[in-house]
Amino acid sequence: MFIQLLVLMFLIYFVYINTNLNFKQKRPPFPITFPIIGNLYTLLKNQPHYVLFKYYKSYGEIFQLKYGIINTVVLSEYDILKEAFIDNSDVFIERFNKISKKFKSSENIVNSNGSIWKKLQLISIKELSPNIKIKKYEPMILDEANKLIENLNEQAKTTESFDPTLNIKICYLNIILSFLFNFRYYDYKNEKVIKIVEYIHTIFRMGSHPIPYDYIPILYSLHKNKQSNHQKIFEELYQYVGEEVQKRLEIINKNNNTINKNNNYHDCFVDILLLKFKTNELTWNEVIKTTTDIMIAGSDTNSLYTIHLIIALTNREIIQDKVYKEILNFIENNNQITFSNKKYTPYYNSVLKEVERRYTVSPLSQPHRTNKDIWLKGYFIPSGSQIIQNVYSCHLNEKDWENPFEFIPERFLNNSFLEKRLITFGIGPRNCLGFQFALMTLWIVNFKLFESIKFSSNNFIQEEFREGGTTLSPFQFKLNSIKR
Ligand code: HEM
Repeated sequence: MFIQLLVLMFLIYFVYINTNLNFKQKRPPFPITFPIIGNLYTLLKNQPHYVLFKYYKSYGEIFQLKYGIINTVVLSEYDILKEAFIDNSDVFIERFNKISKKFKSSENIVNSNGSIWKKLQLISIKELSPNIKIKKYEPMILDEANKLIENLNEQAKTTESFDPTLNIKICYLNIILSFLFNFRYYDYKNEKVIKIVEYIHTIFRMGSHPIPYDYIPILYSLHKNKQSNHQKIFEELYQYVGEEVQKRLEIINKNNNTINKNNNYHDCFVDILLLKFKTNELTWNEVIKTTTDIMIAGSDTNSLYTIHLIIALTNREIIQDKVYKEILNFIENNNQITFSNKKYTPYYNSVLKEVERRYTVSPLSQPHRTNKDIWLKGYFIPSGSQIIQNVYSCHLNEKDWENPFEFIPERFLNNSFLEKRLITFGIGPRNCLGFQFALMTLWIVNFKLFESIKFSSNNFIQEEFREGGTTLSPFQFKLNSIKR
């Protein structure tokens, strides 16, 4: 009798969650949903961005899912994303955190909300945003690009075809380390730097694949005593960053007399955080976790962008040659390699934009959550819903892009309307803090790369199927390179 009652209750609940009975609160369209697990059964079958692309094709720009018990709304086209994240940014600005991420959510920039996030964001944005401030890093970036080219040429000497991934990842990690601590690893074979690259790679791989206990509290309570691999890696990185921050603190203390009254003196980003720590504006944990966030967020993303660019142009020799000719022309006209001269490389710029679109490095961005009930396009979204920016579908839908799966850089030539529809770095006031730094770095490093090396391969390198996660990472591949 008890079991029959349970089955009946289950059936009633199943029907209830799969019908849209409350017309006053019309829900966005949704697929069949099961009690407790919600739609996790389909999300676990394939990489989430593919699953959400399929749902987008069936349900359109807005649909609703349940990640376990978490109400989730997926937005998949530019106009609706703009309506949410720009026109109603105060409701959509907060970060959604899975249960297992709570261990770091109150002291770091990526996961915090409210006044802590505002404080960390304001400090960071002042250093990462204005072009005039980040311009001073250009000589270091150029130097690191040359170092990468040296290492790739070395690699090419030892074997006929090779995978450039590790060298590229070290190059971009070095650029971020230089920004953060004013130091780099000149030896690309250094074990410590290789270990950090591996840790960061793992963090991004574990990123967006839904794990049931993250969305079903009862499963988490069974699991919570086990420290997750994710958490262990973060602890290692906090320790590494902590040691480097400590070294900077000693330098600052030694140079105390050179810090002027306005606390303006600094050599690198961490110095600024430490000066705020000394005046009690930041806690030690906020310093360490924010530094770690920027190290993680700013290195793997940039590397993957370059790796996708290299693969795309290795597969398309004609486009690679066209980019090279434009670069040669730029050099012959005695232009200085500085981001402010990008107006002289329109074709190369459009290739970079097409890489952003076609190979979307971060396919589902980072989830947000609503902090109030809201109506969007006639649908009701309750407060506390997880909101997913479906960047992958936004960049590959047929409404905005002709032949979206083709690589056509020309679509961006003199087309600022289309450029605005790229949301590679998220959208709205909580978008990527480092996007200007990223665009400058990518323009310089890739300029030097294609000026100095010609990439080729006997086979078409696989482009579409990539290792999933918060970022998409090409599987191991090999190419040939010739010094120009
Ligand atoms: C190709 C390179 C990059 C891509 C594709 C990328 C993408 C993103 C995306 C999609 C977000 C989430 C935005 C949102 O929640 O709406 C984000 C956040 C963030 N990114 Fe980037 N990013 C890149 C490079 C960088 C760099 C170079 C830095 C630092 C120097 C950086 C620092 C951050 C930080 C700190 C956040 C968290 C912002 C917050 O929660 O307030 N990123 N990035």
